[in-house]
Amino acid sequence: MKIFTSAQIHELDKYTIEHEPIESIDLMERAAKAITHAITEMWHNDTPMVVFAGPGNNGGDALAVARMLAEAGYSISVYLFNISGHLSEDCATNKARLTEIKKIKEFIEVTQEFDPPQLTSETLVIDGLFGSGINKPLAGGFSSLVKYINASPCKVVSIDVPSGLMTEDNTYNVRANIIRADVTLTLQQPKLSFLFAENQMFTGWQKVLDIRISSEGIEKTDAHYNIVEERDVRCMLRGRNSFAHKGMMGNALLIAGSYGMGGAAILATKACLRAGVGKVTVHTPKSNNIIMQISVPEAVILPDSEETIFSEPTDTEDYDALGIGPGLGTSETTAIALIAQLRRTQCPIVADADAINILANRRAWIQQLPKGIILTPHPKEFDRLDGHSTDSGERLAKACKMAERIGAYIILKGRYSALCMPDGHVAFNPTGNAGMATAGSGDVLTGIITALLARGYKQAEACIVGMYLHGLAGDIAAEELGMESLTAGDLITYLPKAFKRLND
Ligand SMILES: NC(=O)C1=CN([C@@H]2O[C@H](COP(=O)(O)OP(=O)(O)OC[C@H]3O[C@@H](n4cnc5c(N)ncnc54)[C@H](O)[C@@H]3O)[C@@H](O)[C@H]2O)[C@H](O)CC1
Ligand SMILES: [K+]
Repeated sequence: MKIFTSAQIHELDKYTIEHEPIESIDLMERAAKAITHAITEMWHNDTPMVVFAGPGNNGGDALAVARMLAEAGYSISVYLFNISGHLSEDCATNKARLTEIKKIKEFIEVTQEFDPPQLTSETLVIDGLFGSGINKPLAGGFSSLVKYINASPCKVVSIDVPSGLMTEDNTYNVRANIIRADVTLTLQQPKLSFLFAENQMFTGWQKVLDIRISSEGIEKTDAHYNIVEERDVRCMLRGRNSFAHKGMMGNALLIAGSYGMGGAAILATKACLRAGVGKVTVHTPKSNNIIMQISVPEAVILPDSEETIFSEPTDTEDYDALGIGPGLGTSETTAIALIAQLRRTQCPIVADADAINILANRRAWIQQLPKGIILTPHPKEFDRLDGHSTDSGERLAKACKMAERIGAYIILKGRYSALCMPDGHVAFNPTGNAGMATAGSGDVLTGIITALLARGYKQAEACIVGMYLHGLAGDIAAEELGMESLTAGDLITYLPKAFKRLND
């Protein structure tokens, strides 16, 4: 699913109005119907409702919703904020339509002084102050109103966007002046900022309402941001030839584990095997040899000459992909071996965990990374790599720049892991759940992506399919086991079911 910017959404509105064709006011009516329907499904008509409408089209939506709810028998009080004395055309039309009906409990147009209504725990506030047209943080009277609503015990449903939240970049926003909604009913597509962890407290539960924006317009418009859909992944999946032998299914090399971190190597190796690779070899310190042989008998072990750390690069000529980093440690010797390994490796690489931490300590090496390398940092690892970011939006922008600059594929791991590609595009992964916030989850992802690379998936495909499968395995595991007790090992156990669900 494409995620458009506010400017693109505005253009797509115009395209729809011109080509469907449909009048702008009727498109608003269509949106309002969808919003009203969603509200009536969630709240019974004995719920007192207070609608706060702004001067733009978000306010226009709110006024139309107020009319529809009043007609459906709800008790509705409406406050329209018209401080500057100017309403958008469709907002003004909806004001006129609303004031024509008698069923509204009260309608107050605020032009100067505002006496706020009492908001009890029974009240539902419908927030239609500002939507995708906001261009600066809320201030003055609007910020007081937002604080008043946030401090009250009422429930809040936001139309399209919690008022005050920017649809893309909130780095310089004032967080105290953003509505904290319980539910956000957003039009056509989630907004970029909804995918960032720190904004969940503003959006609450999110529901996307289809308002039938021109599909032709959507197709024609290039989006930098996409949410991966199951059908995309199904198209990318490669089957297994009935004459396949292990030599055809990819030969993967994992360099992982240091003394005391053998578990990371085991998890990555098992995940690699479960992701369908033909053969996997694990280069690991001597101390892990027996542990590995016993835990993963299917793998070939290539012991390092050192007892406890990775100290010497391996020839990669025979391998189709390299996964490096899980539990590797960050000693000086390992760091030198890592960079030597990365320089001499010809096959596709995924570098994770300590491989990233080593690069973070030696940032000059980042420029020398082989083109096409996949890096899979979680937010803290990325901050170590590229400096502290104030929020997820800033971090994403930096990751995109780095991906373009060094020609890498960077997966910023999180609820919606974001794959930043060298061409500037970003793919967000929708699968996964909070149960996966557990040690070893990342090692499993590295193993899966390494397997897919070895099997011949191109970098972007390996990342997209890998992220999706990893999250789906977590979702199926959570369906059966619940989230609380989920471990990284469960992700490996449920990987076959994830594959099966996608292949069925
Ligand atoms: N395709 C769709 O998604 C549709 C969305 N609809 C709704 O339209 C709004 C966007 O409407 P727009 O008029 O462009 O913007 P807003 O209502 O969000 O606000 C614009 C209004 O506010 C002023 N303004 C901006 N920032 C501030 C600020 N910090 N303080 C005070 N005032 C501010 C600005 O100057 C304008 O006057 C979208 O969210 C949906 O709700 C359509 O109804 C259907 C299609
Ligand atoms: K809003």
